Amino acid sequence: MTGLYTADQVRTAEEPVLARTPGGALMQRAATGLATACLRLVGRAVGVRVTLLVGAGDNGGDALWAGAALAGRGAAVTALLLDPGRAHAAGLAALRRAGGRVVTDAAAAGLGRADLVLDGITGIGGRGGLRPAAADAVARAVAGPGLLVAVDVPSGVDADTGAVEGEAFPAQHTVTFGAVKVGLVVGEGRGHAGVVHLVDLGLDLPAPAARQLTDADVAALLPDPGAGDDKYSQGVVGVHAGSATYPGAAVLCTGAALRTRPGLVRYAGTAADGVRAAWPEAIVTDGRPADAGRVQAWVVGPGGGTDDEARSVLAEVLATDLPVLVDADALTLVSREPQLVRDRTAPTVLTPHDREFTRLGFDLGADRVGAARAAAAALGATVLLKGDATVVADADGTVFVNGTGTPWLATAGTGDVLSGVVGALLATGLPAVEAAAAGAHLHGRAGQLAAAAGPLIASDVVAHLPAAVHRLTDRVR
Ligand SMILES: NC(=O)C1=CN([C@@H]2O[C@H](COP(=O)(O)OP(=O)(O)OC[C@H]3O[C@@H](n4cnc5c(N)ncnc54)[C@H](OP(=O)(O)O)[C@@H]3O)[C@@H](O)[C@H]2O)[C@@H](O)CC1
Ligand SMILES: Nc1ncnc2c1ncn2[C@@H]1O[C@H](COP(=O)(O)OP(=O)(O)O)[C@@H](O)[C@H]1O
Ligand SMILES: [K+]
Repeated sequence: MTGLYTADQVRTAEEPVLARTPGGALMQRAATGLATACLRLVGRAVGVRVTLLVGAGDNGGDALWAGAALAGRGAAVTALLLDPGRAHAAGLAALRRAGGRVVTDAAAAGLGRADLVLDGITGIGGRGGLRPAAADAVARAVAGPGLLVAVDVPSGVDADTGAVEGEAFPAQHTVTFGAVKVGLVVGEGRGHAGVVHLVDLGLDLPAPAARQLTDADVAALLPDPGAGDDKYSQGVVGVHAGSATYPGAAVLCTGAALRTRPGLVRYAGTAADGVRAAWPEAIVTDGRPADAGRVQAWVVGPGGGTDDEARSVLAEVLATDLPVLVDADALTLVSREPQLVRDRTAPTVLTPHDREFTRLGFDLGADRVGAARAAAAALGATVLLKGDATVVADADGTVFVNGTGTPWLATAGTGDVLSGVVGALLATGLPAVEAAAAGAHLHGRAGQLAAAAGPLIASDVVAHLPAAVHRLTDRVR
C-alpha cells in the first residue's frame, strides 16, 4: 500500500527532523536522492548536459545541490535562476564550487541541447499555474531534447489535489521527497508527474490522506479457492442489467463478474436470452431480482433504463440488507431519490463517471479526491469516481486513488465491466471501499493487458481479467 500525503502533512513531519538534525541536512538527503535518481535515469554523469530551472524557494535549493553533485561527477551543469536575488544561497555556492554555470537568461540556459532538465521552480510551496518567466523556461525545456525530471512536484501542479491552473511542467519522471503527494497521482497532476520515484527522508508520517493499492495488496484481498470451497463459498453475485433490446451491458457485466470470481453469478432481467447465449455458466432468470435465488451482493443499473419498472427493481434491490453496486441508469434514478441510498444500512457503492457525478448533485472541480469524499459523506455510501485515476471514497473519509489503467479504457462498455468486477468482489464479503478499490485496480490491469495487444473493446477487458488476477502475484495457479 502506498500512502499519499498532503503538503501540510509532509511539512509537519519534517519539523522534528529539521529540529534534531544540523541545518540543511534534510535538504542534503533530498538532493543526494535526487542526484542518485538522475544518474540512474541517464546512466552516467561525465559529459551529460544538465539544465536546472531554479525558483526562489527550497525546491530550487534541492535542484542546485543535486546539480552540484552531478557537476562533481563530471556533468556540465547550467542553472537558470528565475528569481536571481532569491535563489538558495548555499545551493548556489555549492554549484559554483563544483564548476557549474549560472545564467539568468533562458535563451542562454542550453535548453535546446540539454540531456537532462531538472525542474526546481516550485515544490510543495507552489501556488497556481507558472508565472510568465517560469512558463517560458518550461516551454523551452519541452521543445528541447532533455529528459524532463521534476523535483518533488512538477511546478504548476497543486501538490494536494493535482489541479493545474495554467502552465505546468510536464515531467517524464518526478523524484519526490519524504512521501508521495496526493497531487502526483490524481487529476491533471498524474499526467504531469510521469513515473514517480520516492526518496525516503526518514520522516515519521501520520495516517495518509489517501492510499494507493499495489498488486500485492489486491492479491492478498483475493485468496485462491481452497480445498473446502464450493461454488457458493466465494460469494454469489446477482446482476440486474441490460434489456431485451440492448443486452450488451448485461453480457459484459455478467461476464466480468464470472471472470473475476468464477464460483457463481446469477442474472435477473429482460436480457436473459442474450446472457444465456454468451455465458452458459451463469444462472439466468428473466424475472425480477427476487426470483434469482440467493446472492451475497447485487449489481444494478448498467443499460437498465430509467422507467417505472427500472425504478421498482432498484428500490427492491436497495431494500435488501445486501451490499449493492449502483451504476449507470440506476445512478440517474438515485439522483432523483437519493434517500433510496441514504436510508440504507447495508453498504452501497456508486460508480459515476463525471457527468453522472454532477447529475447526482455534487460539484466536480479540479479536486477529485475532495469531491468524491464529500459525495460519499453526503450519501453515506462508497463513491467510485471514474477517470484516468479513479478515486474511491468511503463515507468515513477513507480514500483510495487507483494507479492502474490505460486511456484505451475510454471505450463503450468498460464501465459495465468495472461494475461486474466490483460486484463480484463485494460478494466475497470485502468491505465496500476495498472491493471498489481492488476492483478498479484489477479492471485497470486487465485493460493494460488487453491494450498490449492493440486497441481494445470492452469484451477484451473481460477476456483479460483472469490473466490480470493471475499476474497480481506472478504465481502459477
Ligand atoms: N523544509 C525542508 O527542509 C525541505 C524542503 N524540501 C524542498 O523544499 C520544497 C518546499 O520549499 P519552499 O517551502 O521554499 O517552497 P517552494 O516549493 O520552493 O516554492 C516557493 C517559491 O516558489 C515561488 N512560487 C510560488 N508559486 C509560483 C508559481 N506559480 N510560479 C512561479 N513561482 C512560484 C514562490 O515565490 P513567492 O510567492 O515567494 O514570490 C517561492 O519563492 C519542497 O517541495 C522540497 O523540494 C526538501 O529539500 C526536503 C527538506
Ligand atoms: N482516459 C482514461 N484513462 C484511463 N481510464 C479511463 C479513461 N477514460 C475512461 N476510463 C475508464 O473506463 C471506464 C469507462 O466507464 P464508463 O464511462 O462508465 O463507460 P460505459 O458507460 O461505456 O461502460 C471507467 O473504468 C474509467 O475509469
Ligand atoms: K518542481
